[in-house]
Amino acid sequence: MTDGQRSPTVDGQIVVSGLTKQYRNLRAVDNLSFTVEPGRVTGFLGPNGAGKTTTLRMLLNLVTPTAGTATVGGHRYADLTDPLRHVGAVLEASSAHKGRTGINHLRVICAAAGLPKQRAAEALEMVGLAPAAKRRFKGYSLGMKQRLGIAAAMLGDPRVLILDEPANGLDPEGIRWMRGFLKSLASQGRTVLVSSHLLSEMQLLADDVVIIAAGRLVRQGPVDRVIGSMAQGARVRVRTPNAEALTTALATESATVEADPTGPLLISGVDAPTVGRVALAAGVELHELTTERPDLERVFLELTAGKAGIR
Ligand SMILES: Nc1ncnc2c1ncn2[C@@H]1O[C@H](COP(=O)(O)OP(=O)(O)OP(=O)(O)O)[C@@H](O)[C@H]1O
Repeated sequence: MTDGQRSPTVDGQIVVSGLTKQYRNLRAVDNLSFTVEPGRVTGFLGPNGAGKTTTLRMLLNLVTPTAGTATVGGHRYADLTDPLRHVGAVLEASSAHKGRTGINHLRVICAAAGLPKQRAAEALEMVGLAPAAKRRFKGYSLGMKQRLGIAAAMLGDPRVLILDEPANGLDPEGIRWMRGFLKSLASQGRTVLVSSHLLSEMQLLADDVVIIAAGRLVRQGPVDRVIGSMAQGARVRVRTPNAEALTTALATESATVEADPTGPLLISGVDAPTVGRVALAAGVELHELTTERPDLERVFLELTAGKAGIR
């Protein structure tokens, strides 16, 4: 852009700006702004009811925003002339005519969207469903239906892929496959935006995260930076039959001791060697002494605490 008025648009970049959706009594999405970059997997996270699906549906022009905009490569989805060639979406486990085979399901979509028929077989191959191409949809497992949904999204060879809870119903092997598949799409320069509740999986999969709660942005950025931004760093996890004596002994080290309801003590402000030394000096028996680094799950729970998703 040379007019100096509009910011430049990056091909495949998703820009959500001031996006708002008001239902009768509920602001499902509230002045939400974030960007999603090409060449990266971005995890879209939030508690139940945070507004993730509503946001994705507004991006795909399935829900009309009350205010704000959502664009892909600078264009609203509704303005894309050939949307399937730009944006692939998997919003829920694929539904298809029960008696139709996987390959025929995809051929029907190709025909409707003006895409070459051979894309159906290519997309099935891409998601590892080629052996089940001629089986009827009603015999597909949930994992196979998820893969078929992804195959459908890939028919137009889109630059941008948007997935809502794609790992739902997948077994561990399926989840691992999905991780490799989405990472390889991002490494080809595509934009991958994926919502999920599986935080440990997101830590393995995502380069960036966008965390929302009660319709609002809580944090966005590279996963490492979001985790590193937490005030509280590593904690020491201790199991001991003498919790009281250890807590008293640690008070002189200005450590903070919390009792985890599941049993161990969680100690912050000191490192594990210090806890070991203090315990030894106080004659306290230890059954476990571990350094616990912050992970995405802990950061997510701290950032969204008190912002209950169910509204
Ligand atoms: N059509 C609708 N009419 C009224 N309220 C709605 C409608 N669609 C969604 N909501 C409400 O908007 C809020 C956000 O829902 P949304 O499905 O976007 O959340 P989510 O983050 O995807 O949740 P989950 O993780 O549980 O799928 C919820 O409280 C939901 O009940």
